[in-house]
Amino acid sequence: MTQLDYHELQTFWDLAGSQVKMKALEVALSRSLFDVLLEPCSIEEIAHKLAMPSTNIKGWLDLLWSMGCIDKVTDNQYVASALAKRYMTSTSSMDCSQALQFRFQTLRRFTEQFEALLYVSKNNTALSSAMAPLWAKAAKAQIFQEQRAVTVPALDRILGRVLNVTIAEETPLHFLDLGGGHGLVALSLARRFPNSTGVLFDFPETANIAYQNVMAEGLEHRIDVQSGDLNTQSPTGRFDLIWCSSVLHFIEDANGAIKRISALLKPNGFLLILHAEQTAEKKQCEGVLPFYLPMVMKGNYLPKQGEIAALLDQNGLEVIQTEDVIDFPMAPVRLYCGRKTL
Ligand SMILES: C[S@@+](CC[C@H](N)C(=O)[O-])C[C@H]1O[C@@H](n2cnc3c(N)ncnc32)[C@H](O)[C@@H]1O
Repeated sequence: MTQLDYHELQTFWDLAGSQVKMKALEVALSRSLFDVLLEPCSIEEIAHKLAMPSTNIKGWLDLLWSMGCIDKVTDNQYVASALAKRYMTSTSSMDCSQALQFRFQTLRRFTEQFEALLYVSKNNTALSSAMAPLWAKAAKAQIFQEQRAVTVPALDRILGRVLNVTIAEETPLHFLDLGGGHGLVALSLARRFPNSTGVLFDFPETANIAYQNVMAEGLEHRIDVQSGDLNTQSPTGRFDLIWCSSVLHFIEDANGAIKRISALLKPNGFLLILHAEQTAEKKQCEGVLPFYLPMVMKGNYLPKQGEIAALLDQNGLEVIQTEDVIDFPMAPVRLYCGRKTL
């Protein structure tokens, strides 16, 4: 039998179908289905545990099975897949349930505003200081989960294998985690470099949360948590390594911020900037725009290809490496590593 090619409209039919998949997963997460399915359960047991009639459960479970979230033990018995056990159960140290639900909700809210935003003639970034309390809430939930499950493993991979420059573990670094959120990146840097000290800088509300996390790990003597608005204030100190991931989107003058951050580097110090950017490549736009367009339409900053490299260069940094990082929260980012040459 000849295998027919997919119809060229299939991509767009799939888009319509993905709404149903999203809802099926969202309900599963909000009802903690994967916690229930840590052990194999029959349809009747699932219905009982979730206090639902068993009528339509099988279809829901089969859809989640087709999406890789559930395995079938028998035709009537299901268990969470290894992937769901890792990322979607409350007892897992990689749990991203809240982070995923947050992504679903925020992108849905954006789709409701999409058309209206096309008619706004000039987009003004919402005053970023007004966002501060929301960031603090995010730092406790989705930033925490994504830093733990995705960003910190990516940081380890970048420092261990991706970066062309090896920084010896015993180096007495002074590092800066700019817009550090929950604080797991700063904590991870402190552990990786046992002789290091560091600064985490964020809005006061978020810095408070990061400080509690640093205290809980007993590292307050090594990590100084500083607070302020990066639009007008800079961290205090001179640094060997600065980590700046997914922060510049929210800064009113990203160029000015890069200038101020670059000035904080010691000679030969490294600035690692990791942000989604918009390139001229169709595939790359497909990966980035669905997630970053909402911010762009509201006036936030999405660097264009090469823009960050040019800014590093203008500020006395030699761009020693650029790299696509595809294992970052939500969408691929581009890593720029600059070294201060002055
Ligand atoms: C998307 S989160 C990224 C967190 C962290 N860098 C990471 O990659 O996991 C953005 C962070 O930047 C912080 N931020 C945004 N605007 C800021 C500003 N004007 N001043 C200080 N921090 C800011 C937020 O509070 C939040 O913690």
